[in-house]
Amino acid sequence: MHLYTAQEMRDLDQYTIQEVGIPGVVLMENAGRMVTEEILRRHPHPGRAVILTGGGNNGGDGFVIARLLWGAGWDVSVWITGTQEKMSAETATNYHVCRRLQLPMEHFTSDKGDSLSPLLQQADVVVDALLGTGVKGPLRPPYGALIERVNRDTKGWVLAVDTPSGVETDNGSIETIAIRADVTVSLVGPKWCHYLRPGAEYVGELVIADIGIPKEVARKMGTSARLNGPEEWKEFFLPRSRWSHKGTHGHLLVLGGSKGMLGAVKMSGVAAYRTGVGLVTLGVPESQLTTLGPSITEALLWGWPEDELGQFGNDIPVDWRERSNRFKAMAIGPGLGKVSNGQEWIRQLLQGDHPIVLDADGLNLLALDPSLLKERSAPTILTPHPGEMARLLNTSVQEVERFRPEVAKEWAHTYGVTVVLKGSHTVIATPDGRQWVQPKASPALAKAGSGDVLTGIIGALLARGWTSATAALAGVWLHNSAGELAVTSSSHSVLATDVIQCIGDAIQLID
Ligand SMILES: NC(=O)C1=CN([C@@H]2O[C@H](COP(=O)(O)OP(=O)(O)OC[C@H]3O[C@@H](n4cnc5c(N)ncnc54)[C@H](O)[C@@H]3O)[C@@H](O)[C@H]2O)[C@@H](O)CC1
Ligand SMILES: [K+]
Repeated sequence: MHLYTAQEMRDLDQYTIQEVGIPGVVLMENAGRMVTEEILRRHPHPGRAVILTGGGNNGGDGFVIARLLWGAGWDVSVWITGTQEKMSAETATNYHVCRRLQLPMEHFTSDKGDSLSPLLQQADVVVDALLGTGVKGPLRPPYGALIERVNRDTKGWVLAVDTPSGVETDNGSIETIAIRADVTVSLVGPKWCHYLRPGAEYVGELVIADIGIPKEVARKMGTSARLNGPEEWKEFFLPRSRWSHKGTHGHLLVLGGSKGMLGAVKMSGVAAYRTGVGLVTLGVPESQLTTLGPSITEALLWGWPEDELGQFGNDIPVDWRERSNRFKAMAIGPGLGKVSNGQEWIRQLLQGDHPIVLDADGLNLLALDPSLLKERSAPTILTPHPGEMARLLNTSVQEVERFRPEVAKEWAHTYGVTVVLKGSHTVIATPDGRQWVQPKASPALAKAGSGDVLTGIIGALLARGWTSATAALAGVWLHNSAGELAVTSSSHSVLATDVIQCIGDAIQLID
């Protein structure tokens, strides 16, 4: 599914009106009707609605909603912000219709706040049709005062048309204040701000409304970003052939599991098996083999050179070259810990042509010299959380969080890698400039071990021969779905190992 910026939305809108010939007033009618249907679905009996309209086309949608609710027997009260002279032709048309029908309408000014408050308190629904994708810069008066009152006095629920007013469409920032919506009905498709904080926290439940722009037209116009879902990659998830054998499904080497962190490498390995890989080898510091061995049945184990502290390092195994071609892909990082002579260690591993997924301490080693990535031609996926991304960029977590899409895109492009920037919502960026957002974010995944599971899933898909883009996308989706399925009682109680158990059920959900 397409994910829109304000400009992409405007371009599609203009193209549909000017080139396809569907009049703007028809699109506005459709938008208003879809939002009204959503209100009536939630509140089928006539109730009380306060409709707040701004001076742009978002406000125009509000006039349509007012008329339709009024027609359905609702008690409506329309509060107008913005002047009639500046209304677009479509908005003015709908404003005049409301006038002729003698709907109760008032112009909101700060001194009228006290007359609005009782209406907000009595309303079953408050419709925010103040500002949509056309908002620019800090809110001008009286929007701030109005929004403050809505957030304070509303007792029923608030529905935002397209975006909660006060939220910047492209980056989710809020300069002053924003409407706290219970439901946001986004027209045509989702917008970036629905997934970027702080704006995303004001969206409530997100509903997408089709306003009659032909799908072919939307596809032709396209967007630079999309939402992650099975339709992006499911064609690669082929049924397991009865003629296949373990070698058909790839061999993954997972490097990690230093002293005290063996659980991490084990979880990655089991998650990889659950994702369908044929064979997993766990490479751990030599002294850890005796501890790890009895606790995992299916994986092959390989003891790696270690220093006097029992950490990886100093060198990679002498028979690395000869053994490395058995593996189809590598996952480096789960429970890796510190690596002595780490920069040289990671350099040698990155030099090869294995597809690699790097996580956790693997990323911290990479942070010593990220330019190593530029010499690689094989697929590479980085799965940093914001803290690891900040370390790679030598910046703060706050900066990373503020510019999530930009950071992921820039890194993917500069270093020719696929970046999976974790967090709500995970952003995936590929070297060719494409981006995806993971629309669902299971809170059950916010727990130790969760990243190791994701690394294992992605590693498995790389070992099965998937491209880095498809492996990252499918991996993130399967991980989240397994996280959701793992919640049998409370999302507080889910363990990373529960998530692993649910990978098979998540695969079953791919339609
Ligand atoms: N994209 C589409 O295909 C369609 C879009 N429609 C609606 O049109 C909206 C976009 O319409 P517009 O482009 O007219 O934009 P908006 O209605 O979102 O905002 C423009 C209005 O807000 C004012 N404004 C902008 N920044 C402000 C600020 N910081 N403080 C105070 N006032 C500010 C402008 O002066 C103008 O009056 C969408 O969000 C959607 O609701 C629908 O009518 C149907 C079709
Ligand atoms: K709005």
